[in-house]
Amino acid sequence: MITLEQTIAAILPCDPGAAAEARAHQDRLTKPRGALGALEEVAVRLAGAAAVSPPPIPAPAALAIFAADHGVHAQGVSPWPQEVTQQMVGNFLAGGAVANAFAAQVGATVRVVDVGVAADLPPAPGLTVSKVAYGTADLSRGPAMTVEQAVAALEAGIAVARELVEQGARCLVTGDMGIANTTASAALVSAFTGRDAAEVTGRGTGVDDETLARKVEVVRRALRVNGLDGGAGAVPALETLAAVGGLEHAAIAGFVLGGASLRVPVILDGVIAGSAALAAAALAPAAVDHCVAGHRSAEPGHALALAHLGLRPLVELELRLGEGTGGLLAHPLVCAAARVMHEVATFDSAGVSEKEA
Ligand SMILES: Cc1cc2ncn([C@H]3O[C@H](COP(=O)(O)O)[C@@H](O)[C@H]3O)c2cc1C
Ligand SMILES: O=C(O)c1cccnc1
Repeated sequence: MITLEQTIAAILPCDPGAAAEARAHQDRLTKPRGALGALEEVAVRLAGAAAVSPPPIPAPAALAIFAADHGVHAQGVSPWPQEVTQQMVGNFLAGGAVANAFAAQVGATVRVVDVGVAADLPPAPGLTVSKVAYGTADLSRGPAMTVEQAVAALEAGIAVARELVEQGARCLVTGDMGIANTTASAALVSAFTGRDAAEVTGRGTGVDDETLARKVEVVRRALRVNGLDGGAGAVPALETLAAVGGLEHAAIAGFVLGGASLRVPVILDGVIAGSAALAAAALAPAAVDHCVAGHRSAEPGHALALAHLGLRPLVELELRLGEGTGGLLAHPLVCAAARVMHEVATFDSAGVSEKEA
């Protein structure tokens, strides 16, 4: 097995030469300079990350949905019963969730990974069981995980990334399922960015005002109880992740690191992925060079996480579902950005006149 430490050591930052070559090539293509807007930056980013221009077309894509439960559910932060996590795992495996429909639309495979569901799941094709615990402890009363559990979940995510790439995936898409995980996400965003609980906490599955107020207090208490209210970066990344993250957050962070170590682009989904990516970036800053922000979800903490990471979301549809849905929708855009670099003619090759002044 490849360890967390080995994975981090293998992550290389963007290759500036390949990025510069990609940028210069963009400017020779038969279109006005900058006409493809944010997609031009995606192409340059892919080239830098892959250390080659033009960059490989990042297809096919593989979605991994990391599922886990949360002790903080006991604080009444989600209107949904905890069993929905395991029931939705069944739904993903039966092909009945939104993530399945979107994956089919973009030609992505779907892998479901149990890293911490609070029940034993029957074996099924498409399900990987890497259970670290039957859910986390309540993050508002102490650490959600031990550091050992966080490392085990990170390494489960790394292993899934490596396996999917070995099976032919050339793009990884993050997915999550875990009732109450927007609370853990908000706590991670607050801890890693130093933003106040009220700024980063959102309505998740759609909680009412009273529950939202309770959720903000739970996040604030979680930071205080775990000694994370001393400003961003005061506590090491692994301890921070263990204290207020979920098992799926740790696994997604590992999945990001695993993809980055193999120079395979990772499309991030919503706030769960964004908060997990903050942990990955704190462990290995160069990992961000291999990430694309698929979309911006309606959760307020998501935009703040992406700003902290310096990532621009491709799709903004006010999605607030998770599962990997927003990441999947961005996959054709990321492929289109790369395809332009292979297939579009240059002014020279097509005999098109260039701008006069
Ligand atoms: C039926 C259903 C399907 C979902 N698919 C993703 N989520 C999303 O909602 C949950 C987080 O929201 P909160 O923190 O408010 O509990 C996560 O499971 C996330 O994946 C779902 C939620 C439900 C209810
Ligand atoms: O941002 C997300 O991905 C999200 C938002 C609400 C609920 N579940 C996920």
